[in-house]
Amino acid sequence: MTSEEISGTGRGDGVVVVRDQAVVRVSGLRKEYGDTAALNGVSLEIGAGDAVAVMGPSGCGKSTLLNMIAGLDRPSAGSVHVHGEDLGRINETGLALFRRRRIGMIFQFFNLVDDLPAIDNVALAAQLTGTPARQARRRALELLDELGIADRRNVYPAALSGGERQRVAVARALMNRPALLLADEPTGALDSHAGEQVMDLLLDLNELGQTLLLVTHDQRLATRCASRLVTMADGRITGERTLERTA
Ligand SMILES: Nc1ncnc2c1ncn2[C@@H]1O[C@H](COP(=O)(O)OP(=O)(O)OP(=O)(O)O)[C@@H](O)[C@H]1O
Repeated sequence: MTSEEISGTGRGDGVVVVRDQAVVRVSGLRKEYGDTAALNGVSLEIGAGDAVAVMGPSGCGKSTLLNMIAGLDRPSAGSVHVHGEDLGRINETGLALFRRRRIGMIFQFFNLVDDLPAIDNVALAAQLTGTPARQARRRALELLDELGIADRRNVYPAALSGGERQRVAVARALMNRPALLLADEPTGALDSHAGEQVMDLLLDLNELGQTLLLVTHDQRLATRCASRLVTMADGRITGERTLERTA
C-alpha cells in the first residue's frame, strides 16, 4: 500500500492528508443521557497523521466521544469539527454522507453484513457513495490483497476467523480513503496472535499517513499503535501524553 493511496490523492475530490493540519477539533463537548453526563466538557484536537489512543475506565465516555466525532450521535453542547466541517451544522442526510465519505470505523465485533461475502462487504462501502459496482469491487479486491486476504474474498463472515473478519472490516473502513479512521476496541474480540496482526496493520496505516483515533482498554494496543495517549474519567479528559511506540 502506498502513502498516496492512504492519503487519498487518487480519489479525485481534492482530499489529501497533510500532516499537522487538524483533522478533528472537539470543543467543550457535553453529552447527557437523562441524568447521566456521558461527556462533561471535552476538548481535543487531532492533527493529520496523528495516532491517538483514548483510555479510561468503563463508562467514562470513550465510545460516546468516538460516536460524536463519527457524527453517529449529536452532542448536548459544544462542537465537533472534522476536516473543517462543523458537524452541528449538517443535517441527518448530510451526516450520513459525511460518515460514508470521511470516516472509516472499525468495531470490536466487526459489524460485517452476514449474508455478503468478504469482497462485497468491502465494496458496499463505496457503492453506498455512488461508486459503480464493478469499480467498487476492483478497489475492494486491491484492498483485500494489500491486507493479505484476497484469497478469502468469496468467503462469508461466518466462515472467516476473527482476525480475517477484522481485516475485512479494515478494508471496508479504508474503501473511501477516509480522513479519519476510528477504532473502538479493534482487538477486543481477537486472540493474541490475531490482535497482534491487527495492531501491525493499524501501525502500518498510520505510518503511511492515516489519521487514527482508537478507544481501548488494551495498554499494549495503545502503546504499540498510538503516538498520543488521552486518558478520560467521568466524562472528562484527565491526562494526555505522547507515547514512545513499543516494537
Ligand atoms: N445511548 C445511551 N443511553 C443512555 N446512556 C448511555 C448511552 N450511551 C452511553 N450511555 C452512558 O454514558 C456513559 C458513558 O458511556 P460510554 O459507552 O461512552 O463509556 P465507555 O468509556 O466507552 O465504556 P466502555 O469502556 O465500557 O465501553 C455511561 O454511563 C453509559 O451508561
